[in-house]
Amino acid sequence: VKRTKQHGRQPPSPPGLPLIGNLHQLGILPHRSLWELSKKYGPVMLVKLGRVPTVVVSSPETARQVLRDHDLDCCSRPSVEGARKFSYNYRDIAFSRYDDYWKELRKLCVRELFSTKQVNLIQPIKKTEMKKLITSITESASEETPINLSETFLSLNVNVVCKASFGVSFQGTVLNNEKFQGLVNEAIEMMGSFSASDFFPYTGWIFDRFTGLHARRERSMRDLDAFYEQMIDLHLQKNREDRSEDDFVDLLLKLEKEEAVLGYGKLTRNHIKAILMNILLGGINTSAITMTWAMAELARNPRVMKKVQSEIREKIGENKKERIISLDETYQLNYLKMVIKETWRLHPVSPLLVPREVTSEFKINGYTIQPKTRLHVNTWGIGRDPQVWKDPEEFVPERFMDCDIEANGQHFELLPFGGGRRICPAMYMGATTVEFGLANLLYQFDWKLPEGAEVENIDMDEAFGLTAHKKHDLLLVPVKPLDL
Ligand code: HEM
Repeated sequence: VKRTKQHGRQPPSPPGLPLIGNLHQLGILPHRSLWELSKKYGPVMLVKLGRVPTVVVSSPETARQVLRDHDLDCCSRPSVEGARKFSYNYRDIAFSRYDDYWKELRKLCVRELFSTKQVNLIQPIKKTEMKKLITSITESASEETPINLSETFLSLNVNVVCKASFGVSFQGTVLNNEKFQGLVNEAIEMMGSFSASDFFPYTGWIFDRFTGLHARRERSMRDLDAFYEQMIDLHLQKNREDRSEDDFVDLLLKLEKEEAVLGYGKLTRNHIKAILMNILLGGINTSAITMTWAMAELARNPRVMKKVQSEIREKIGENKKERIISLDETYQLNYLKMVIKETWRLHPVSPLLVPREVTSEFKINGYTIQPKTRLHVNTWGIGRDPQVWKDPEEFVPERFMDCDIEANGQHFELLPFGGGRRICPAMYMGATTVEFGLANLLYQFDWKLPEGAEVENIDMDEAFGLTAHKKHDLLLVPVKPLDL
């Protein structure tokens, strides 16, 4: 262990190479490589990513020290090239530094968009979209054709988020569904991709141009920007007949017009677009990814699939043609909630959480953490640690039966929404979207594998970006049960 008078005791580090440090050890799925390294170097590990010192914590105890005990010392965000572009220069919530602007903006969004009251207000929209989806799946069921569930969940959430937050119907904008899905996936990959510019501040941009990353980012950003512009134009048009009440975009535009001050300055059009970017990318994909992983695990574990469906059908009762389970009814679905927690344990949407930046020195397990250090919590590793979980690779929702672990940031064994001041502000919105969506689709349909596919062969490959989604689309065949 290195010790210098000035810096105290530094966390253990795997040996690195000159200049690139440990960058070559990250691989294509950094959360997995870092988890392997932490088995050797411990739950507080210092890696050098190019020139950037990065601490990775990988146990519930060290995550508690970061997210609870020293939250205030490390709840800022680093400047990250991918995020800079997509956040209109860090003007959003997710990548903004820890400052008054972030505090005020987050408060505004929680009040106007993420609160329980607001979430309950959008239930009718969710119900309508779910009804449409069930009708379309019923058609596929009668023809026994497989459905691409990854796409289905994404477009369900796109429709809900666009209507609920932006007050517009997604159809009829510059983007069609197919293009949109590609765009969202691309943007998320770009935001998360470890970019050379981040690790080699003066020369990295050369690599990024060479690898094409720069051009991909520019393209993706241009398309999203056009989408926001169009949406804002729609809101600015007078005499719109399709809406009676102001929505969140109207509220932001009103604040812009009034030259409202948030933290350090006036709210501008770029601030608005950055906020919309968070809602769009944060709001749609996260829940869709969780739902896709849950269905993939259920398809792989027929025992659990059967049990969760029995619970839903017994508790909700008879299915009168296309009856939608409401959010109020999902509170009684305890086993479903365990299935979702188990999905988050094995497939956290953001396996390394969003990177934090240390602003004042503190200690974890006696090791000194310096200001400007980048910090990751490896929630993926924590979820698979045999010291925390029995048979960690097995999908067993019952493990949550007699334990009080909740996914609310208070229990450091399970952190799908992160924790501390930066915890996902839309936790309730995200969790209810997942519960509502899965409850209804499992109630209405049985799901079987496409012809020729075997349970043992369902692939569970991950693709890494800022989020870890299922790499290959999930295809399942819906079956309308006879007794429903
Ligand atoms: C199942 C659904 C969701 C999951 C699993 C999830 C997960 C997360 C995670 C892990 C973080 C980072 C926390 C940290 O750094 O400690 C986060 C932050 C964030 N999420 Fe979510 N999220 C979900 C739904 C949503 C939704 C629906 C929205 C918006 C409509 C949203 C907006 C945000 C924003 C704005 C942040 C940044 C917070 C900050 O830095 O202050 N999320 N989310």
